[in-house]
Amino acid sequence: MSELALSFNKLSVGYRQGNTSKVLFDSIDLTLKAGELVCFMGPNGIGKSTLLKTMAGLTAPLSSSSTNINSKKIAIVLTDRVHAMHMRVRELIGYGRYPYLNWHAQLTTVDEVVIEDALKLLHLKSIADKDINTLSDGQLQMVMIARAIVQDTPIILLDEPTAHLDLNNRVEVMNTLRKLARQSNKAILVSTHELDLALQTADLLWLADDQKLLTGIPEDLVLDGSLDRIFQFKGFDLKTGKVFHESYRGVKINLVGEGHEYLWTKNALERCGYEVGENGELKIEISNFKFQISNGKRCESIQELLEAIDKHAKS
Ligand SMILES: Nc1ncnc2c1ncn2[C@@H]1O[C@H](COP(=O)(O)OP(=O)(O)OP(=O)(O)O)[C@@H](O)[C@H]1O
Repeated sequence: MSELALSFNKLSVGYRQGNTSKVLFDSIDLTLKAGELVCFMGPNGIGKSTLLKTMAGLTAPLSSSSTNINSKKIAIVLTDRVHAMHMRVRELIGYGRYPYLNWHAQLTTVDEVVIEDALKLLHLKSIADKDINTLSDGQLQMVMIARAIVQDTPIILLDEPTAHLDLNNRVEVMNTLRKLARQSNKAILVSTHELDLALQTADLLWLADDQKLLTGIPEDLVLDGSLDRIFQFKGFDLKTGKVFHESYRGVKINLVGEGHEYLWTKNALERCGYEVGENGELKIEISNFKFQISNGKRCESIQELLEAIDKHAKS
């Protein structure tokens, strides 16, 4: 059983506006456990950032009956862009060591090693001496994550850390956070809109659901319909993880093959409006990336295959 890193009881989150309150989460109980990566999902404007800030002690809760919060144990990475004059990447990351500095406020060898490790972990060594004002949004995002890592707190909260990153870096960041949670026994909470990444990396999902919080492991929340209900997916089939395609061509294709070739050919056919299934009027046999159509035509690529079927469908 993982140890509890953070807990709140009957926590209400939102903003006070004069005599009234805008309630985003109403009397929720929540816990974060050491060693777990939790992805926090919910539609825009539901209150994810506000809950993260409340957990970190940056925003006051509307009310809370109990908590074991200690903001010194929490590192938080927000989405706001940092502006600072003439600061290098290594220096900005070094600020994460601030709580550990000696009374001269100088970095020790231990601090330097921790900073070096974070630079390596997030592949930032090549830009370590760059001015942070010259970084791309994605690079800065990675630097801010590194700064949170060097704080070496048992809890890390990150607000949309993959927002500006390319596909490789998105996967890299989520995998790194997952490893960090496991290997360093940290509790890591990530708010994200990236369903595919969350489904594949999170130990637990938190779903914002009408001022409440629904939690569960990703697979259960897919199969019990919670994700569909909350996000009201249009044009996306969560159970297969694919975009819905309308088979508008009125042609059914019997596709025979296996492995990646089969999957990507099926993808192309469905994307282009063909139905793929048994008893199709046209048969396509795939072998070694060659495509034999039952009308006698042989194709060398999927593009060529699509053109040939298009011609057939129109004839
Ligand atoms: N300082 C504030 N005072 C009053 N209302 C605010 C304040 N900051 C944010 N809000 C409102 O609170 C709601 C929740 O905002 P929040 O940024 O927490 O949502 P979110 O789920 O993180 O959204 P997104 O996914 O778009 O980032 C929004 O309606 C927002 O306009």
